[in-house]
Amino acid sequence: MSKSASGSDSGPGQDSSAVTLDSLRADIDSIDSQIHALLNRRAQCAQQVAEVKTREFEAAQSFETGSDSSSAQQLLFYRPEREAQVLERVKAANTGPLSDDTVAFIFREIMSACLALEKPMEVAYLGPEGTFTQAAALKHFGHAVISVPQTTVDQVFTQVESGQCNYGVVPVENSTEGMVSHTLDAFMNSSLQICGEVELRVRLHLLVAGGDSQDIKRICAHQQALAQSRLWLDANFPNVERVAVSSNGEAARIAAGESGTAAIAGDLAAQQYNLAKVASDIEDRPDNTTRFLVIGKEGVQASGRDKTSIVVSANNRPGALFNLLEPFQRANVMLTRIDTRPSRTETWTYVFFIEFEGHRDDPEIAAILKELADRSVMCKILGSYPKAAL
Ligand SMILES: O=C(O)C(=O)C[C@]1(C(=O)O)C=C[C@@H](O)C=C1
Repeated sequence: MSKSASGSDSGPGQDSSAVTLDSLRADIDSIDSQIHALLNRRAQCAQQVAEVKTREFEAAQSFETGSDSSSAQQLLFYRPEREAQVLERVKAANTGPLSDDTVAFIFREIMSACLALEKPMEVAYLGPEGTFTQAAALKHFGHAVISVPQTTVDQVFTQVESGQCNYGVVPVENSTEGMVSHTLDAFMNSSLQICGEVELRVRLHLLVAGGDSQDIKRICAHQQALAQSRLWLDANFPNVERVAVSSNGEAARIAAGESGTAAIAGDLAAQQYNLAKVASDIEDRPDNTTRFLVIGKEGVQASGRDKTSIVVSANNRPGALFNLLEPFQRANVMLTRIDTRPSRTETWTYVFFIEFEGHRDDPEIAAILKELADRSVMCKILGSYPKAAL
């Protein structure tokens, strides 16, 4: 058997009755030194990557003399397609005992720290602090990002459009409650692109600042959280007043300042406002998941495991929807969602939000998109982006 990292014979994989706590800790110290040195080597590589990107960007700019600067390309440090590939690669290469998800989370944070050395990213999210949208932003970008709360979905869009923030994160769909229609509507009037998606298992808890469950006189939560835990509330607090507020984070903030008021919110809000859990995981459906979209100004290159979202409207004729979907069926492209919204331009006309597997630059997807443009009244590509890797 080979020697352990410290050079002693008492490393991982040895007969545990023969090793001592001291020798194992010596191994861990030695391994930590190696990890530490490698992390800093990786960080130096990322700094060099930033220099190369800047050099290449400046060379391209000087080549395009006379181009309109407002339409010019941005210098992009954040590369979602590369991050998705790194996360997929470490998961595929993982041999344990750490789980695939655990190694992916660790590498998520490593890349987050490396990206912050290249350029600190500011990410707008639907606040206040402690919302699931903030949790989604941190899950996607890691904790080295600067997360900036906004009061509405529209404000998240505006912050990114104006360049105040580099990216934004907005909720788009919940497995229990369906689409977040406001977010879909915001896309209709925006030139922003979808750069990524985040899925978050939403665990809801009943939280209080102090006291016990007997003292609870009212329960505050976002209306979606109230709906997602309705059966549990009916069974456990049937006579307690339920108050819908603007977000779970806001509910937690109120509960932190009022005795007798409880909040329904997640772990991040509980930590942020120092609340105690009266009951954990009170959501009625154990698979309660919310999907969020990452929005930015620039498109994302293909990662090899991508999705595309479009919004399309057809003539109000029999077979119009079939006509739009037929090219997907012919090319055997998997649809992952289809949703209908009123068009808002004419009564009883509709637009369809369609999501499917593949990237707009893939030849077969490009051919479908061209066909859709010919068959529809309007076809807007909201973005091609890597499938959620975490
Ligand atoms: O490969 C790059 O383009 C990098 O900037 C390096 C790196 C990384 O740490 O791996 C960091 C940020 C990018 O979003 C993608 C990857």
